[in-house]
Amino acid sequence: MSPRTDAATGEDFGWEGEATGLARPVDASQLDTRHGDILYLDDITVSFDGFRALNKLTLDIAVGELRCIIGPNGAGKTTMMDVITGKTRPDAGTAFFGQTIDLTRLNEPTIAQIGIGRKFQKPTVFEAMTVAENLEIALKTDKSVWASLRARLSGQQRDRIDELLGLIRLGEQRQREAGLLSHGQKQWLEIGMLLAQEPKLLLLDEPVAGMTDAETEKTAELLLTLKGKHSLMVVEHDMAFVGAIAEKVTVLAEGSVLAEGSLAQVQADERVIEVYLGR
Ligand SMILES: Nc1ncnc2c1ncn2[C@@H]1O[C@H](COP(=O)(O)OP(=O)(O)OP(=O)(O)O)[C@@H](O)[C@H]1O
Repeated sequence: MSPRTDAATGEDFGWEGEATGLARPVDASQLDTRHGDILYLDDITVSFDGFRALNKLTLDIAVGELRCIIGPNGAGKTTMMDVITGKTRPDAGTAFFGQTIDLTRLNEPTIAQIGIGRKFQKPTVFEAMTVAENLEIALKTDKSVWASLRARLSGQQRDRIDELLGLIRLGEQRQREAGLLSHGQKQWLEIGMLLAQEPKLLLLDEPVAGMTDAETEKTAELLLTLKGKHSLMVVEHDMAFVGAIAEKVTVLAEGSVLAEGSLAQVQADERVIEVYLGR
Protein backbone atom coordinates (compact mmCIF):
# COMPACT_ATOMS: atom_id res chain seq x y z
CA MET A 1 0.00 0.00 0.00
CA SER A 2 1.14 3.55 -0.56
CA PRO A 3 0.21 6.85 1.13
CA ARG A 4 -2.82 8.50 -0.47
CA THR A 5 -3.16 12.15 -1.31
CA ASP A 6 -6.30 14.22 -1.89
CA ALA A 7 -6.01 15.52 -5.44
CA ALA A 8 -8.08 18.61 -4.66
CA THR A 9 -6.09 19.85 -1.71
CA GLY A 10 -2.78 18.06 -2.10
CA GLU A 11 -3.12 16.91 1.49
CA ASP A 12 -1.84 13.58 2.59
CA PHE A 13 -4.57 11.47 4.09
CA GLY A 14 -2.27 8.66 5.23
CA TRP A 15 -2.61 5.01 4.37
CA GLU A 16 -5.74 3.56 2.88
CA GLY A 17 -7.86 1.95 5.56
CA GLU A 18 -6.36 3.87 8.48
CA ALA A 19 -8.74 5.69 10.79
CA THR A 20 -7.36 9.01 9.58
CA GLY A 21 -7.21 7.88 5.95
CA LEU A 22 -9.49 8.61 3.04
CA ALA A 23 -9.90 5.62 0.78
CA ARG A 24 -11.32 7.58 -2.17
CA PRO A 25 -11.73 11.25 -3.00
CA VAL A 26 -15.25 12.40 -2.18
CA ASP A 27 -17.45 14.72 -4.18
CA ALA A 28 -20.79 16.32 -3.46
CA SER A 29 -22.59 14.10 -5.97
CA GLN A 30 -22.04 11.21 -3.55
CA LEU A 31 -24.35 12.87 -1.02
CA ASP A 32 -27.15 10.41 -0.40
CA THR A 33 -30.07 11.87 1.54
CA ARG A 34 -32.70 9.35 0.49
CA HIS A 35 -33.41 8.52 4.12
CA GLY A 36 -34.24 12.15 4.82
CA ASP A 37 -31.27 13.20 6.95
CA ILE A 38 -28.51 15.53 5.83
CA LEU A 39 -26.48 15.19 9.01
CA TYR A 40 -26.25 12.43 11.53
CA LEU A 41 -23.96 12.71 14.54
CA ASP A 42 -23.76 9.52 16.55
CA ASP A 43 -22.14 9.11 19.95
CA ILE A 44 -19.55 11.84 19.35
CA THR A 45 -17.06 12.34 22.15
CA VAL A 46 -14.36 15.04 22.19
CA SER A 47 -12.01 15.36 25.14
CA PHE A 48 -9.55 18.13 25.89
CA ASP A 49 -7.02 16.97 28.50
CA GLY A 50 -9.54 14.57 29.96
CA PHE A 51 -12.41 17.10 29.96
CA ARG A 52 -15.33 16.00 27.78
CA ALA A 53 -16.45 18.95 25.67
CA LEU A 54 -18.75 16.56 23.78
CA ASN A 55 -20.03 13.51 25.57
CA LYS A 56 -21.72 10.88 23.39
CA LEU A 57 -23.51 13.55 21.40
CA THR A 58 -26.18 12.18 19.08
CA LEU A 59 -28.12 14.50 16.81
CA ASP A 60 -29.66 14.46 13.36
CA ILE A 61 -30.79 17.17 10.99
CA ALA A 62 -33.34 16.55 8.24
CA VAL A 63 -32.91 17.77 4.68
CA GLY A 64 -34.16 21.35 4.39
CA GLU A 65 -34.56 21.78 8.13
CA LEU A 66 -33.69 24.94 10.03
CA ARG A 67 -32.47 23.72 13.41
CA CYS A 68 -31.59 26.02 16.27
CA ILE A 69 -29.05 24.93 18.85
CA ILE A 70 -29.08 26.61 22.21
CA GLY A 71 -27.29 25.90 25.45
CA PRO A 72 -25.36 27.61 28.21
CA ASN A 73 -21.76 28.75 27.74
CA GLY A 74 -19.39 25.82 27.46
CA ALA A 75 -22.15 23.37 26.45
CA GLY A 76 -20.14 22.23 23.42
CA LYS A 77 -21.89 24.10 20.58
CA THR A 78 -18.71 25.40 18.96
CA THR A 79 -16.94 22.08 19.44
CA MET A 80 -19.85 20.35 17.68
CA MET A 81 -19.50 22.70 14.69
CA ASP A 82 -15.74 22.10 14.74
CA VAL A 83 -16.36 18.36 14.45
CA ILE A 84 -18.83 18.78 11.58
CA THR A 85 -16.43 20.99 9.62
CA GLY A 86 -13.37 18.82 10.23
CA LYS A 87 -11.56 21.28 12.47
CA THR A 88 -11.65 18.90 15.42
CA ARG A 89 -11.45 15.11 15.20
CA PRO A 90 -13.67 13.32 17.69
CA ASP A 91 -12.16 10.71 19.99
CA ALA A 92 -15.14 8.48 19.29
CA GLY A 93 -18.36 8.46 17.29
CA THR A 94 -19.35 9.12 13.71
CA ALA A 95 -20.54 12.20 11.84
CA PHE A 96 -22.32 11.36 8.59
CA PHE A 97 -23.17 13.83 5.86
CA GLY A 98 -26.05 12.05 4.18
CA GLN A 99 -25.96 8.27 4.47
CA THR A 100 -22.48 7.59 3.22
CA ILE A 101 -19.98 10.41 3.76
CA ASP A 102 -18.14 10.09 7.07
CA LEU A 103 -17.00 13.61 7.92
CA THR A 104 -14.60 12.38 10.61
CA ARG A 105 -12.38 11.01 7.83
CA LEU A 106 -12.22 14.25 5.82
CA ASN A 107 -10.24 17.46 6.19
CA GLU A 108 -11.66 21.00 6.36
CA PRO A 109 -11.21 22.05 2.70
CA THR A 110 -12.79 18.83 1.46
CA ILE A 111 -15.77 19.24 3.80
CA ALA A 112 -16.31 22.81 2.56
CA GLN A 113 -16.04 21.62 -1.02
CA ILE A 114 -18.66 18.88 -0.66
CA GLY A 115 -21.26 21.36 0.57
CA ILE A 116 -20.94 22.34 4.22
CA GLY A 117 -20.59 26.09 4.70
CA ARG A 118 -19.76 27.72 8.01
CA LYS A 119 -20.37 31.27 9.08
CA PHE A 120 -18.30 32.31 12.08
CA GLN A 121 -19.56 34.96 14.44
CA LYS A 122 -17.34 37.73 13.13
CA PRO A 123 -17.93 38.81 9.53
CA THR A 124 -14.96 38.26 7.21
CA VAL A 125 -15.59 40.09 3.95
CA PHE A 126 -13.08 41.84 1.67
CA GLU A 127 -13.56 45.34 3.06
CA ALA A 128 -11.82 47.24 0.26
CA MET A 129 -13.97 45.63 -2.43
CA THR A 130 -17.52 46.34 -3.39
CA VAL A 131 -20.40 44.18 -2.31
CA ALA A 132 -20.77 42.80 -5.85
CA GLU A 133 -17.04 42.03 -6.11
CA ASN A 134 -17.18 40.08 -2.86
CA LEU A 135 -19.93 37.92 -4.33
CA GLU A 136 -18.02 37.54 -7.60
CA ILE A 137 -15.01 36.16 -5.76
CA ALA A 138 -17.19 33.72 -3.87
CA LEU A 139 -18.73 32.48 -7.13
CA LYS A 140 -15.47 31.80 -8.87
CA THR A 141 -13.65 28.50 -8.69
CA ASP A 142 -10.24 30.22 -8.96
CA LYS A 143 -10.00 31.76 -5.52
CA SER A 144 -7.13 34.11 -6.30
CA VAL A 145 -8.68 37.55 -5.88
CA TRP A 146 -7.09 39.18 -8.91
CA ALA A 147 -7.65 36.25 -11.23
CA SER A 148 -11.31 36.35 -10.17
CA LEU A 149 -11.75 40.05 -10.79
CA ARG A 150 -9.99 39.94 -14.17
CA ALA A 151 -12.03 37.03 -15.46
CA ARG A 152 -15.23 38.11 -17.22
CA LEU A 153 -18.49 37.04 -15.68
CA SER A 154 -20.80 34.86 -17.69
CA GLY A 155 -24.43 35.99 -18.08
CA GLN A 156 -25.41 33.16 -15.79
CA GLN A 157 -23.00 34.35 -13.10
CA ARG A 158 -24.31 37.92 -13.40
CA ASP A 159 -27.85 36.64 -12.92
CA ARG A 160 -26.75 34.65 -9.90
CA ILE A 161 -25.14 37.74 -8.33
CA ASP A 162 -28.33 39.73 -8.90
CA GLU A 163 -30.31 36.92 -7.32
CA LEU A 164 -27.99 36.77 -4.30
CA LEU A 165 -28.05 40.55 -3.87
CA GLY A 166 -31.85 40.44 -3.79
CA LEU A 167 -31.84 37.58 -1.30
CA ILE A 168 -29.46 39.29 1.13
CA ARG A 169 -31.16 42.65 0.58
CA LEU A 170 -28.07 44.45 -0.59
CA GLY A 171 -29.16 45.28 -4.14
CA GLU A 172 -28.87 49.01 -3.52
CA GLN A 173 -25.44 48.57 -1.97
CA ARG A 174 -23.89 46.56 -4.79
CA GLN A 175 -21.26 49.16 -5.74
CA ARG A 176 -20.53 50.15 -2.17
CA GLU A 177 -17.27 49.21 -0.50
CA ALA A 178 -17.96 46.34 1.88
CA GLY A 179 -15.99 48.09 4.63
CA LEU A 180 -18.62 50.83 4.68
CA LEU A 181 -21.53 48.49 5.38
CA SER A 182 -23.17 48.22 8.79
CA HIS A 183 -22.35 45.18 10.94
CA GLY A 184 -25.62 43.52 9.96
CA GLN A 185 -25.08 44.16 6.26
CA LYS A 186 -21.60 42.64 6.46
CA GLN A 187 -23.10 39.54 8.05
CA TRP A 188 -25.64 39.27 5.21
CA LEU A 189 -22.91 39.74 2.63
CA GLU A 190 -20.93 36.91 4.15
CA ILE A 191 -24.03 34.71 4.14
CA GLY A 192 -24.41 35.65 0.45
CA MET A 193 -20.80 34.65 -0.18
CA LEU A 194 -21.43 31.27 1.42
CA LEU A 195 -24.64 30.84 -0.59
CA ALA A 196 -22.71 31.56 -3.78
CA GLN A 197 -21.00 28.23 -3.17
CA GLU A 198 -24.39 26.53 -2.95
CA PRO A 199 -23.90 24.71 0.34
CA LYS A 200 -26.25 21.87 1.17
CA LEU A 201 -25.77 22.48 4.88
CA LEU A 202 -25.06 25.89 6.35
CA LEU A 203 -23.77 26.30 9.92
CA LEU A 204 -24.29 29.73 11.44
CA ASP A 205 -22.65 30.73 14.71
CA GLU A 206 -24.59 33.48 16.50
CA PRO A 207 -25.60 35.25 13.29
CA VAL A 208 -27.46 38.10 15.03
CA ALA A 209 -24.92 38.91 17.76
CA GLY A 210 -24.33 42.66 17.71
CA MET A 211 -27.19 43.38 15.29
CA THR A 212 -29.86 46.04 15.74
CA ASP A 213 -33.45 44.85 16.25
CA ALA A 214 -34.31 45.75 12.66
CA GLU A 215 -31.29 43.82 11.35
CA THR A 216 -32.19 40.85 13.53
CA GLU A 217 -35.69 40.83 12.07
CA LYS A 218 -34.36 40.91 8.52
CA THR A 219 -31.95 38.10 9.30
CA ALA A 220 -34.86 36.01 10.56
CA GLU A 221 -36.68 36.65 7.26
CA LEU A 222 -33.55 35.72 5.30
CA LEU A 223 -33.04 32.43 7.13
CA LEU A 224 -36.70 31.51 6.73
CA THR A 225 -36.31 32.09 2.98
CA LEU A 226 -33.29 29.77 2.88
CA LYS A 227 -35.01 26.99 4.79
CA GLY A 228 -36.07 24.12 2.53
CA LYS A 229 -33.60 25.00 -0.16
CA HIS A 230 -30.70 24.55 2.24
CA SER A 231 -30.41 22.77 5.56
CA LEU A 232 -29.40 25.12 8.34
CA MET A 233 -27.95 24.74 11.80
CA VAL A 234 -28.07 27.97 13.79
CA VAL A 235 -26.33 28.39 17.15
CA GLU A 236 -27.83 31.36 18.92
CA HIS A 237 -28.26 32.84 22.39
CA ASP A 238 -30.93 35.39 21.36
CA MET A 239 -34.16 33.61 22.32
CA ALA A 240 -36.49 36.12 20.62
CA PHE A 241 -34.64 35.40 17.37
CA VAL A 242 -34.76 31.65 17.97
CA GLY A 243 -38.50 31.95 18.62
CA ALA A 244 -38.94 33.75 15.30
CA ILE A 245 -37.19 31.14 13.16
CA ALA A 246 -37.20 27.77 14.89
CA GLU A 247 -39.48 24.82 14.52
CA LYS A 248 -37.24 22.48 16.41
CA VAL A 249 -34.73 23.55 19.03
CA THR A 250 -31.97 21.35 20.45
CA VAL A 251 -30.59 22.19 23.88
CA LEU A 252 -27.01 21.16 24.50
CA ALA A 253 -25.57 20.93 27.99
CA GLU A 254 -22.31 19.40 29.13
CA GLY A 255 -21.61 18.05 25.69
CA SER A 256 -24.85 16.13 25.16
CA VAL A 257 -28.40 16.77 24.00
CA LEU A 258 -30.45 17.72 27.04
CA ALA A 259 -33.78 18.41 25.33
CA GLU A 260 -35.34 18.79 21.93
CA GLY A 261 -38.65 20.24 20.78
CA SER A 262 -40.32 23.57 20.07
CA LEU A 263 -38.84 26.59 21.86
CA ALA A 264 -41.86 26.69 24.18
CA GLN A 265 -41.45 23.00 25.00
CA VAL A 266 -37.76 23.20 25.83
CA GLN A 267 -38.19 26.44 27.79
CA ALA A 268 -40.78 24.71 29.96
CA ASP A 269 -38.51 21.71 30.58
CA GLU A 270 -37.33 21.65 34.19
CA ARG A 271 -33.90 20.26 33.23
CA VAL A 272 -33.39 23.11 30.78
CA ILE A 273 -34.43 25.73 33.33
CA GLU A 274 -32.00 24.15 35.75
CA VAL A 275 -28.95 24.32 33.44
CA TYR A 276 -29.74 27.90 32.46
CA LEU A 277 -30.35 29.11 35.99
CA GLY A 278 -27.60 26.92 37.43
CA ARG A 279 -29.84 25.62 40.19
N1 LIG B 1 -9.18 23.66 22.48
C1 LIG B 1 -9.69 23.49 23.68
N2 LIG B 1 -8.92 23.11 24.73
C2 LIG B 1 -9.43 22.91 25.94
N3 LIG B 1 -10.74 23.07 26.26
C3 LIG B 1 -11.55 23.46 25.27
C4 LIG B 1 -11.09 23.69 23.94
N4 LIG B 1 -12.16 24.07 23.17
C5 LIG B 1 -13.23 24.06 23.99
N5 LIG B 1 -12.87 23.70 25.25
C6 LIG B 1 -13.77 23.57 26.38
O1 LIG B 1 -14.84 22.73 25.99
C7 LIG B 1 -16.08 23.19 26.52
C8 LIG B 1 -17.06 23.43 25.38
O2 LIG B 1 -16.67 24.57 24.68
P1 LIG B 1 -17.47 25.16 23.45
O3 LIG B 1 -16.73 26.37 22.98
O4 LIG B 1 -17.73 24.10 22.44
O5 LIG B 1 -18.85 25.59 24.12
P2 LIG B 1 -20.01 26.53 23.55
O6 LIG B 1 -21.29 25.83 23.84
O7 LIG B 1 -19.72 26.87 22.13
O8 LIG B 1 -19.89 27.82 24.47
P3 LIG B 1 -20.24 29.38 24.14
O9 LIG B 1 -21.72 29.48 24.13
O10 LIG B 1 -19.60 30.09 25.31
O11 LIG B 1 -19.59 29.71 22.83
C9 LIG B 1 -15.76 24.44 27.32
O12 LIG B 1 -15.65 24.09 28.68
C10 LIG B 1 -14.42 24.89 26.77
O13 LIG B 1 -13.66 25.57 27.75
